[in-house]
Amino acid sequence: MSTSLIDLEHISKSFDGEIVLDDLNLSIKENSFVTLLGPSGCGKTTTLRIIGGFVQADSGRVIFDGKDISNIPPNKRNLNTVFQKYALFPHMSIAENIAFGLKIKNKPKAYIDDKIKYALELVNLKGFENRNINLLSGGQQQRIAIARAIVNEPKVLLLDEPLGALDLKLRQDMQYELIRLKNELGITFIYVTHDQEEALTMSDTIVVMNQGYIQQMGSPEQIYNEPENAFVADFIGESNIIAATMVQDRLVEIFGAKFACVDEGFGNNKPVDVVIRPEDIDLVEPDKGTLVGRVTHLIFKGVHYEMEVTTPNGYEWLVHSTDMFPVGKEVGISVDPFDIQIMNKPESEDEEAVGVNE
Ligand SMILES: Nc1ncnc2c1ncn2[C@@H]1O[C@H](COP(=O)(O)OP(=O)(O)OP(=O)(O)O)[C@@H](O)[C@H]1O
Repeated sequence: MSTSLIDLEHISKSFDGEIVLDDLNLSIKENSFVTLLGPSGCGKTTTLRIIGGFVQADSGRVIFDGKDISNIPPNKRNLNTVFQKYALFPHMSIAENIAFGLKIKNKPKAYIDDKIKYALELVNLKGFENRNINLLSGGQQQRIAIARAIVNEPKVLLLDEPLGALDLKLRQDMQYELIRLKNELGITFIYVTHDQEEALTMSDTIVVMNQGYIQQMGSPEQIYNEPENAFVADFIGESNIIAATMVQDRLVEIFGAKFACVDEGFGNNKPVDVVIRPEDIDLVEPDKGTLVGRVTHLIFKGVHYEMEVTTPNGYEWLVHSTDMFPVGKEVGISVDPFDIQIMNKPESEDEEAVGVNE
């Protein structure tokens, strides 16, 4: 059974009077791939640095393996960090770069040589020991940075946007490599990114952050299919996010039309926000739809058509479909009850991080 390996308890941090993290609580299970995801400036890197020991929290505790490590320096924490800028030593060979940490620890030469070989094989750079760092591609340099971290046998690898500097194709290749590495090594990965797709692809658990708060934590499927608020729904993918009224259990009114849904327990005639993904809208004959609209925009996107369907109240629905409906055509909008996600309205205006169409 996986147990909690790292607990952040009531962590707060301000820089120059600006609150960056506010009473953050987070539990990370052993052997998981956890991604901190959120827009620039939301506090992801600060959270990672607090776990790594490079930044001291103003208050709260970091518990690692049941022990309070809040005041323990980074090199004594049994975790290693890989940064976006790989910071390899240009005057050293690849082997020397990887060996660096082990030499400081006075490990015997045979042990170090073995480790280098093992790490290079793991990152698919077998035989690269004596190559010149400066002649490697960006992706290869990042692999060396990862190899350098894993030879220390950390219990946790902290990765701060490690693929941020790579081009798209290489990024995608490296994503699969990292998943494989994590599975082979059996260690915990804590990964920071602002790239939603990357988070959905790689993680067991995604922690969506905004303005120093955790907005939602869950599996990629939960985050995508059951966003808890409009911010998460909007950040994690293109969505129709609409202010609506929960008429009663399993019935929601959107722009005056009643849609069957599967949610219960919101109360009767309660204002809610509704999220409907573009790929979950079925365009049908006007008399078969719950609402009627007109196609006002059409783009071919390769795997699907992207359409904008405008309803009489002026709302522009984003629709993805493999069927094409030409601009000007009147269509019915139909949504399967399981594809309508109901969310509580934010309690304060501060929490309302994205606009919701009324
Ligand atoms: N050492 C520091 N001194 C002053 N302000 C800082 C420091 N480190 C972070 N900040 C500020 O704290 C806020 C959160 O920064 P952080 O790097 O944690 O965000 P992030 O979510 O990782 O964003 P990004 O994706 O842009 O790196 C930002 O406003 C940043 O300017």
